[in-house]
Amino acid sequence: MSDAGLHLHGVHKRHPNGLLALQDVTLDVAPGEFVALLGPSGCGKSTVLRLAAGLEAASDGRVDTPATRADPRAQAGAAETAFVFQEPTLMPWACCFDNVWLPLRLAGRSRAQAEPDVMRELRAVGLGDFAGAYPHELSGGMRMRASIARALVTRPRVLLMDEPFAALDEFTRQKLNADLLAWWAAHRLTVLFVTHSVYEAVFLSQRVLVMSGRPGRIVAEHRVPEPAARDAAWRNGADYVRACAAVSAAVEAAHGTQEAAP
Ligand SMILES: Nc1ncnc2c1ncn2[C@@H]1O[C@H](COP(=O)(O)OP(=O)(O)OP(=O)(O)O)[C@@H](O)[C@H]1O
Repeated sequence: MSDAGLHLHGVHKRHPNGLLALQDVTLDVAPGEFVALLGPSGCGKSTVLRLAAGLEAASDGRVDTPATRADPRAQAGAAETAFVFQEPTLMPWACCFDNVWLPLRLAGRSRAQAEPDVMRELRAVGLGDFAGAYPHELSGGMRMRASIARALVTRPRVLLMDEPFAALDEFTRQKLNADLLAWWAAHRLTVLFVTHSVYEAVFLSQRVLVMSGRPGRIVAEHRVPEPAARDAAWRNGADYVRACAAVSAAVEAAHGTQEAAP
């Protein structure tokens, strides 16, 4: 099986209007690694995800990911790479089941053929009893869960997440953070997670990459000490506090600003 890692080397991205979004970005995410990408609005974080997903091409440099490679599994119809956006982007006219079925339907699987996989994923995100519910009948956190189920239903090896929990309240966000870590551990996914939050980045990831303002560059990297478990005890422990302080200092050095305390 090919490498499920993400590799960008010397990547520049200039938009057709002349705007230089990324300058000389080099990053590697190892297969199964969880990396957070942190930076101010407009620095090019989403652009990095779009390049990794093969949705856009680099102007210069090399992008080597499962989505940009001719991969035997991709050719066989399995989606290697899943993308989760800040907005759940569900079809409002379709129930939860049909929303999660969509990627399998596009791959040619009937409702009956897809049912075991769709229900497995709905149950995994805690929506087993809501298969027939429509998006307007769900809370914001439940809509995000449905969106994550849709991303995971093809059993991708790479998960690209663009501030997926930014619009949620703090309680829902913490619950989904914990669930995401459980899904990551269960599926050994390679995750690149974009966030504005130092605290979320440190809680979730093994490594935090800090980007400069536009044109975006990677200006700092912080390896997070591996806790026994990423739980409430970790969130309140000295290692977590120290790691947040170190990453905040890197952000401040890069941008001259510091995030407010959680
Ligand atoms: N198609 C495009 N044409 C021109 N400029 C673009 C295009 N897409 C993005 N940009 C610009 O490129 C820069 C990087 O955009 P990007 O969306 O990657 O930033 P971001 O760090 O994800 O921002 P945010 O945190 O606000 O979502 C921004 O200045 C944006 O305005």
